[in-house]
Amino acid sequence: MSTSNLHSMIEVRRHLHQIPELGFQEWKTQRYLLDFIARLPQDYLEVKTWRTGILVRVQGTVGKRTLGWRADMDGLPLTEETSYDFSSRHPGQMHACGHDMHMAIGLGILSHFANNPVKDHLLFIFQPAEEGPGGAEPMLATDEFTRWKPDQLFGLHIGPDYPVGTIATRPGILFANTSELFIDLVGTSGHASLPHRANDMVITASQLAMQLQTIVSRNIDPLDSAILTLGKVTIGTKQNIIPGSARLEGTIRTLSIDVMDKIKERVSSLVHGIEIGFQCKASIDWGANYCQVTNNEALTRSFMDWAGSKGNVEVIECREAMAGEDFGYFLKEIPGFMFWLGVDTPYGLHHPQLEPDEEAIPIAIRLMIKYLETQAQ
Ligand SMILES: CC(=O)N[C@@H](CCC[C@H](N)C(=O)O)C(=O)O
Repeated sequence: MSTSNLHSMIEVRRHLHQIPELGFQEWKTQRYLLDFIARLPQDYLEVKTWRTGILVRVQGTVGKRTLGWRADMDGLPLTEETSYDFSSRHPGQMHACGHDMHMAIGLGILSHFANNPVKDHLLFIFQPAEEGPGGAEPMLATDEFTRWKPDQLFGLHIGPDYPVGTIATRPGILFANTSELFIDLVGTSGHASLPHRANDMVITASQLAMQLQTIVSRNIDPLDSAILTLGKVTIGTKQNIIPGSARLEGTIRTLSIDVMDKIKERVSSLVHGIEIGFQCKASIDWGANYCQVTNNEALTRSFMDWAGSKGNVEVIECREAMAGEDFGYFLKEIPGFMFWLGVDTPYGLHHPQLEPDEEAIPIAIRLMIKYLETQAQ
């Protein structure tokens, strides 16, 4: 791929950045990707859509195996605060997790192979709803995916903490198990001056929030990794009304299923205790659950060795991250790996000022073209 073609993928990323859409609503994004794919030489391409996702197969010249590449597509419900002149045109929605970069990189690799097929088939997966409710698991079960199921599968995630020109990964667990957490509390609303006639959910929700924070510190072995974060609490309408309902929303992260089960058991007990102690009704919804991302040991080790010597990038063996990724569902069934792509920005993922260094786009495209060419038999 020529240098100017590689850099044109930065423009593609900028376009995608302006049209972030939430999980399973990525219709404009899908349209843009399909139009881009339609402009490529079609001789070796087969394209299928599934909901807002897309599968593109590049037929191999021999086609004994299929190697896959996955990019996720959705944005986040977040108001952008970057300095970009190509910022989001969708109020309250932003590509703050780098999926715009992931798609541009996927299209760049695909463009090369649409012009230069290799022996193996290649499958490009554009997957919706990674941020929730999760597109990987249902996509895996589709007839379209089953027919083209890859023998090996790879993917990346932008890594704000790593310099451009580096990648970071590890054999084994890379990302955590996750469970969403939604707790609804129902008491009795009332006049601010008559607290004895109401059942105040501000006090109840505050107590519960504090109790939930004792689980990791007091019930989990300090040598295990676990997080329980409450990211949103919704209570009340006005300063002089005692609110009769509250909703707490959060996420649980662990590096083992046993620890996840233990935390859920403790959440259930504490919520039950709150019901009794505060004479309210409470319900728990565990939302979307993602399984951990486990990189195949042998493939990852050999990729790391190869990338360090022939891939023109510096390879860092990193620690596990407590982020979640539904790519884990693919890797449960298909050997492969995911890696962090260094994009060097002070603002982390899900931050409204996230501005990943776009020079990482051509680096990733070049790296993966070379790797897939080396692998394709
Ligand atoms: C890489 C990344 O930031 N992924 C998200 C995935 C969402 C997981 C799920 N919906 C949850 O919040 O539990 C993350 O937040 O880690």
